[in-house]
Amino acid sequence: MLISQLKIFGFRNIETASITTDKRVNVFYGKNGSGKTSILESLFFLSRAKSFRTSKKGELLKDGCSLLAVSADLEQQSKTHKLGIGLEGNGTSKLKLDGEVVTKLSQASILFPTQLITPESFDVFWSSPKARRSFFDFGLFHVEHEFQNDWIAYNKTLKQTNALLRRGGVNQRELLFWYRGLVDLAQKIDDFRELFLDKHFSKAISGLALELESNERTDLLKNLVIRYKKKALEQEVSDEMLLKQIDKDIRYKQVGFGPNRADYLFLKDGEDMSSRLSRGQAKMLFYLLVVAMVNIIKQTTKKNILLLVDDLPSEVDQQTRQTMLEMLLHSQAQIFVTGIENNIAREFMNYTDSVNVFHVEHGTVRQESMEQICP
Ligand SMILES: Nc1ncnc2c1ncn2[C@@H]1O[C@H](COP(=O)(O)OP(=O)(O)OP(=O)(O)O)[C@@H](O)[C@H]1O
Repeated sequence: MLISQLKIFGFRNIETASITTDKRVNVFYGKNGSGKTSILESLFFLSRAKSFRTSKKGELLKDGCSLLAVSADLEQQSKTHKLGIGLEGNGTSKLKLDGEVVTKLSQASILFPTQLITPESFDVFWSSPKARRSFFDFGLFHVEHEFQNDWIAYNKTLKQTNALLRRGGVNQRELLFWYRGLVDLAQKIDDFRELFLDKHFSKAISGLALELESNERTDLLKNLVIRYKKKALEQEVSDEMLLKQIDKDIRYKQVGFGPNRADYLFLKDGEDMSSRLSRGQAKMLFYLLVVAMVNIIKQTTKKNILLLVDDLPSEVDQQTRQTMLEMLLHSQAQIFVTGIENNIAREFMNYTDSVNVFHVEHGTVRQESMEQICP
């Protein structure tokens, strides 16, 4: 689905905004602190019912407001759907689709998958494995429907098992029951993740490497192998082995294996390339991985993806920035991008006329015409 209208009320420093969006590129420019990221954050909140900046939803409410609302018109095959999310001061969120309350907040993300690139995203190669797992799980969530159910079940079982281990004094037989379920679900998650790399991601990056004009930036993809490094027990696990693991986990008061401890390695010619990447190369490589991910989701689900790009990197060389822009457009996603200056709009206009430009000032969003941008 494509967003054609966006309305924001009481979100961060935005009192009210109502904008008509373009199906390809939407540029929000303005000074630091003007409210650009808040616009992307409001879209992310509509899609995922959470923020990418805070776990405290209350911080999203504009100072002095007890309610916020974000709504959008979503276009799909000449039909318009209205999706909206509200948040009250007591922390309750309510999602509505065409006027009907949707009980599962994750439903919005299924309607319009949202991929995010922020200045922090590039740390994915060096930060904790959690960031790498989240990146790939996002694809799995959209591509393999069963994954979500197994993921929820696994986390529920893990939480209960960890609670038992922390409480202590639990009978080993009782723990054995929980561990059997846990091992089973952990294996399913690991299988899904390995399959996703094998069936989708590896193909997408080698396909992208062939499609793109070869240069030192896009060559980052050449011979790149992404490996899933699981932290699993053996395939055929006996009760005896489980009891040994339980013994160990009782001492550490937590489950010591499973997909929440797994990692992904980025290998080039058999070597881990993360430690060799410059900041600029990491940014470029991340853009390439995002495009591969967007392509996979689009091809397998036929859905349009919303790409939120906070602060298109300025501290990269001209060639790299140009390749990044081309990458974003190559993804065929609907793009929402922020920057300080309006030259970013002109850069996109070199490639497409399908660009809407908005000036953001003290929380006020105003659309600008082509003539204002390119007099
Ligand atoms: N709950 C809130 N109520 C009112 N204002 C807020 C709230 N939370 C944050 N702000 C303010 O909103 C403003 C906009 O922040 P935002 O991060 O969206 O700006 P930005 O344009 O992306 O800035 P930068 O270019 O520096 O990243 C900031 O001045 C911030 O202090």
